[in-house]
Amino acid sequence: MSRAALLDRLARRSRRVRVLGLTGSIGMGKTTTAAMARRLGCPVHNADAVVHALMRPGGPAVRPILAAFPTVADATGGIDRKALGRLVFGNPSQLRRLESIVHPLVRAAERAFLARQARARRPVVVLDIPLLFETKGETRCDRVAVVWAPEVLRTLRVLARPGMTASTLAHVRSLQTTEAFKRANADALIPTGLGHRPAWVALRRVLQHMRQGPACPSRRRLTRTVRPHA
Ligand SMILES: CC(C)(COP(=O)(O)OP(=O)(O)OC[C@H]1O[C@@H](n2cnc3c(N)ncnc32)[C@H](O)[C@@H]1O)[C@@H](O)C(=O)NCCC(=O)NCCS
Ligand SMILES: Nc1ncnc2c1ncn2[C@@H]1O[C@H](COP(=O)(O)OP(=O)(O)OP(=O)(O)O)[C@@H](O)[C@H]1O
Repeated sequence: MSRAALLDRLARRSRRVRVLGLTGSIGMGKTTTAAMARRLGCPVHNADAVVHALMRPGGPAVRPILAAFPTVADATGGIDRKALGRLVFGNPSQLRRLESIVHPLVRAAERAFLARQARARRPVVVLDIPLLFETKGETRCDRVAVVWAPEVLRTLRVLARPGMTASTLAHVRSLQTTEAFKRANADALIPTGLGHRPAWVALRRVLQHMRQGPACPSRRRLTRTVRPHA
């Protein structure tokens, strides 16, 4: 285990904040499920929202991104995300370059969030991270919930978005871990293809078990990949 991972785990253990990682591929229902977690009283840290804020005018990522990608300034002094996407999606080395700027800032925001929630003595919080497995973020979580819907439904959802094409979707999918990997490494699956109620029930169940603590009787049923509990 790396030093940073060890520090994360020790910090969580001492503060007793339990962390549910929420992830899933594009269009599977992370945002909708994260909104449910908030309604269930659970603070949510949204990594995507942090990335957006970092790139707004005056945001801490603007200057380093413009130094690396000088053509992606927008008219207001922020970052033109679509232009940046055109440069990095399809160009692995440029994408790595962007990630090396953005991901450390996202991690710093996440640490600040966890520290705030620990001070507020929150029992359970959610980290909504689209690329949780891709960035090995599961090591910072006590449990991981994966949102999932049948492929055909997900494709229909995503292709209904303005500007989205089948080839863009195929490319984004090729950058992300497979559904099989995500599902095999999930502690819980949140179905989003059956309407809101089943997703709500599954999420509430996970959060209830986490609030009950490490000795909760259903832990084995919940957990397919056994992880140490903080
Ligand atoms: C390149 C950017 C500006 C394009 O923004 P845009 O609004 O056009 O697209 P959006 O962010 O909605 O991404 C589209 C899809 O690509 C996926 N995606 C985004 N970044 C990555 C990545 N580094 N690796 C794999 N998939 C990615 C998203 O999860 C989403 O499903 C943006 O995706 C970005 O800043 N990416 C790098 C930061 C990052 O890794 N973010 C992921 C969450 S922390
Ligand atoms: N439980 C659910 N029941 C019915 N529809 C759902 C459910 N969850 C999500 N959806 C629908 O699926 C679509 C995609 O959901 P959402 O935006 O939450 O996905 P996402 O994983 O956050 O997408 P992205 O990866 O692009 O950010 C939306 O139209 C949403 O209304």
